[in-house]
Amino acid sequence: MSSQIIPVEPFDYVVFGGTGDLAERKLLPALYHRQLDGQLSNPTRIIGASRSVLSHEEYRKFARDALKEHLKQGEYDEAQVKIFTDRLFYVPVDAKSDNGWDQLKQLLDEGKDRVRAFYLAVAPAIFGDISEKIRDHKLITKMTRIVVEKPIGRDLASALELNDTIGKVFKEEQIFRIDHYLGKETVQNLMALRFANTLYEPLWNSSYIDHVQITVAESVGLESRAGYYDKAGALRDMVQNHILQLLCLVAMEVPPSMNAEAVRDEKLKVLRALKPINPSNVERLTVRGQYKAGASAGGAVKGYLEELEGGVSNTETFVAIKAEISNWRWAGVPFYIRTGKRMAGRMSEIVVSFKPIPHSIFDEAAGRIAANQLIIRLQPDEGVKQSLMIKDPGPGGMRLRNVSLDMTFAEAFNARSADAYERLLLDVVRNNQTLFMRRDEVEAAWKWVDPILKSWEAVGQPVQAYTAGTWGPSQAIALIERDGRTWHEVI
Ligand SMILES: NC(=O)C1=CN([C@@H]2O[C@H](COP(=O)(O)OP(=O)(O)OC[C@H]3O[C@@H](n4cnc5c(N)ncnc54)[C@H](OP(=O)(O)O)[C@@H]3O)[C@@H](O)[C@H]2O)C=CC1
Ligand SMILES: O=C1O[C@H](COP(=O)(O)O)[C@@H](O)[C@H](O)[C@H]1O
Repeated sequence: MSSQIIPVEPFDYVVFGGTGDLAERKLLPALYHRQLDGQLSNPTRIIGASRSVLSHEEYRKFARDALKEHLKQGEYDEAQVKIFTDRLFYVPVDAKSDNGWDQLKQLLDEGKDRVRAFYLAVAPAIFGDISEKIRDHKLITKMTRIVVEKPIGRDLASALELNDTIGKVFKEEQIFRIDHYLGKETVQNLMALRFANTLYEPLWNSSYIDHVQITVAESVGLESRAGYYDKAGALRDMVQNHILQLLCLVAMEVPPSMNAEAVRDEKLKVLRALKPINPSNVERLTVRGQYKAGASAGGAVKGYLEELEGGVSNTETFVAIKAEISNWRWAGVPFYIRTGKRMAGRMSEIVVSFKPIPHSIFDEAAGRIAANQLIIRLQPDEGVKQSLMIKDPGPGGMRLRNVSLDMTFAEAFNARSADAYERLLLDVVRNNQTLFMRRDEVEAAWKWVDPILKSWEAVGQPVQAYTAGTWGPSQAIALIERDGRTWHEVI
């Protein structure tokens, strides 16, 4: 066990939707990893809960299969898996009826003094039903928390309604709205870079920064989520939450501390300062795209409409936006954001491009002086790169070269990078809300996104076709090139 890994106090995690895809692929493997690192103390329990009728033993088998399938080679250890599955229990419950709730209460009553977390890994349509059942069956103790998955609404009105529904049962300090991007190692590192170094903060403003790019490119297509995705689209699925959270961490003022309220207050100010996009500027500031058949690393891939099996759809699988923040620090600094499915590769990064030097003392033979860039790579190969101009070594005179100070975490620390859920699941137990979204943040994000959706409708903005396996439609390239800049595109 590494010296920084401190065990958390014993807890009971009830995973509603314990048999679902999220539990299988993410939550169970994440909790297993926390056990491997020695962070789970006895008598911690994980309780799966959903309608399927399973015994504890059958659920343990479900978990073993999930771990076999989703852990990386060498991570599945029979002895550890046995300890882990001994912590697992299962209760069949139905959010829509009283079936199973008394049994759940009986089981939970064995651990009345432990931290109790309810994870809603179910469709948002039943968040309200489950919250009410939890209250009506008296499952709330002093140490109870609830974890809510995205999507939190599909527009401002539905987000307000959902927040009200959960808020009728739980206090804001008990509600953990998860955005798994905030649990990613490099995202947290962004705060370390900005606030634990003297170097960047004095330059972190419109006097020295030319523009910022945020790219979250995925190589996957719809997978098995057509029903959800076709109603959502890239703006709701990725921008309203993950990308705006990244933008907030880049743009926020220095909070007085890492305290959850202090950090979230600063993020909220950024969201409120985003310049509105409306029908008069939406076509200039945004691009919608939809992939057509093309190729990926694995070979030929279908287009979006073919994946929908012949459906007709105007849903965007790609979006690019030129966003601006109306405050002193960022006036005139564009934040170019883009995200899409079936792009040229899986690559997420934030590029902070500094302004060029104001005057060069070197003659033409020295070559072009590139502006400095700070590249924060979220995935794959998490790390940070700072580009700098140096002199080309050797006696050939003053020739300049653009090089990178490159810190790839896997190489620098020789350590496995923890999945975002590992950190966030235990932050709930530790009662630390810093990396979770507060109600007003979610609503402020919708207040900016909603008018974009409405403007698209008002002007009838079409989706531009792009070939699967590329960087998106040509209009997205034009969006940034019109301003004399280019997307950073290194995989
Ligand atoms: N999968 C992912 O990667 C991600 C998912 N999410 C969000 O997480 C949530 C769950 O997603 P996902 O796991 O993919 O969904 P799945 O459809 O795979 O799982 C849904 C789960 O809910 C249970 N369930 C459905 N109806 C009821 C009910 N009436 N009472 C009790 N349990 C019920 C199902 O079990 P049963 O049928 O046995 O009742 C199942 O365990 C969604 O809100 C999704 O948007 C967010 C980010 C990523
Ligand atoms: O929330 C979501 O995120 C995933 C991308 O997450 P990552 O950690 O793999 O980058 C995305 O595929 C999905 O559509 C979206 O709902």
